[in-house]
Amino acid sequence: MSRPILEVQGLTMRFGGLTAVSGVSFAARSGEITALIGPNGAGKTTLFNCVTGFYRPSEGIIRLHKPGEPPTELQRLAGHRIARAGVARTFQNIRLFPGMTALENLLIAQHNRLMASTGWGIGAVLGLSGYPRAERQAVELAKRWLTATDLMDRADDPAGALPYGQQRRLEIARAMCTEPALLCLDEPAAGLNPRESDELARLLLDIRAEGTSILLIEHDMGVVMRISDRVVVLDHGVLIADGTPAEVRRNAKVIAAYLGEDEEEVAAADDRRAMPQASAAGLNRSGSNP
Ligand SMILES: Nc1ncnc2c1ncn2[C@@H]1O[C@H](COP(=O)(O)OP(=O)(O)OP(=O)(O)O)[C@@H](O)[C@H]1O
Repeated sequence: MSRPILEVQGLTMRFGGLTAVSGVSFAARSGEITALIGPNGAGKTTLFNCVTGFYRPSEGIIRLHKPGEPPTELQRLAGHRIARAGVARTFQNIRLFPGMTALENLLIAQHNRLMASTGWGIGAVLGLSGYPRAERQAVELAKRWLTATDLMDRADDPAGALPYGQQRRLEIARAMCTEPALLCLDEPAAGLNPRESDELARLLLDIRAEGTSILLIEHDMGVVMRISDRVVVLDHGVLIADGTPAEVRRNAKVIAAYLGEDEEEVAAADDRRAMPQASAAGLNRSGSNP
C-alpha cells in the first residue's frame, strides 16, 4: 500500500450557520487517482477549496506529504504558497487567458518558477546566461504538455478559439506545467462528449503513470469508476464511504444518498438491480455549480 500524498483530518468548513463540510477525514495515496464524489451540495467543492487554499477551513488539518520533505500543513498557507508547495488545480468553469495562445497560457503558468530561477528578473535584465536556459526549459515543458494533451498543432491559436474539449485539456496541461505533486481537478469531464471523456480518462491515467497523484471531483460515474484507485463519498458534508470503486458502488449508504432512499431499503435491494441504478442516479443528480 503506497504512502499518502494528502492527509485530511477532521476537516470542517462553516459558512455562518451552514456546515458545508463536517469532520471529514481521509487520505489520498501517492501515485493514485482519488475521486471525491457525492450528490449536489455534498460539500465536494468546499473541501477542494480548502485543500487548494481558496478557503481557510474552520477546523482540521490538511497535510501534503512530498517525498523527501517534511509534511506541509496546507491549511496554514496562503493560496499562492499552496501552489508553490506542489498543489495545482483546475476549475469547474474554464479559467484560461482566452486572448493568449495555448503556448503562452502554459508559459504564464511557469512565470513564478522562471522568475525565481533568474533572480526575479535581474538575470534577464543583465543578460546573464541562466535566463535563456530557464526560458528554453519553460518552452520545452510547455511543448511536452501540449504534445501529451494532443494540442501541439493548436500551440499558436488563441486559447479562447479552441473547442471546449481542447480548452479543458489545455487547463490540465497548464496545471501540469507547474510540475505538481498533487493535481486537483474539479469536474474535468463536465460538458465533454463520450469521445472526449474517453480521451480525458486516458490523459489522467497517463498523468498518474508519470507519478503525479490526482484528486478528482467528478459527476461522470463512467470516468470515476474506470480510472479511480479510490473513491471518497460525501453526503450533506459528511464522509459516508471510502473505498475502491467496486466497494463504493455496492455501499448501501452511497446508493441511498444518490437515490434519496432509505438506507435499509436499499441494503435489502438486489445488488444486480441496485448497481445500474446507482450509476444512473450519479448522472441524474449531477450538475455543476453556477
Ligand atoms: N461560499 C459559500 N457561502 C455559503 N454557502 C456555501 C458557499 N459555498 C458552498 N456553500 C454551501 O455549502 C454546501 C456545499 O456546497 P458545495 O458547492 O461544496 O457542494 P458540491 O458537493 O461541490 O456540489 P455540486 O456537486 O453541486 O458542485 C451547499 O449547501 C452550498 O450551498
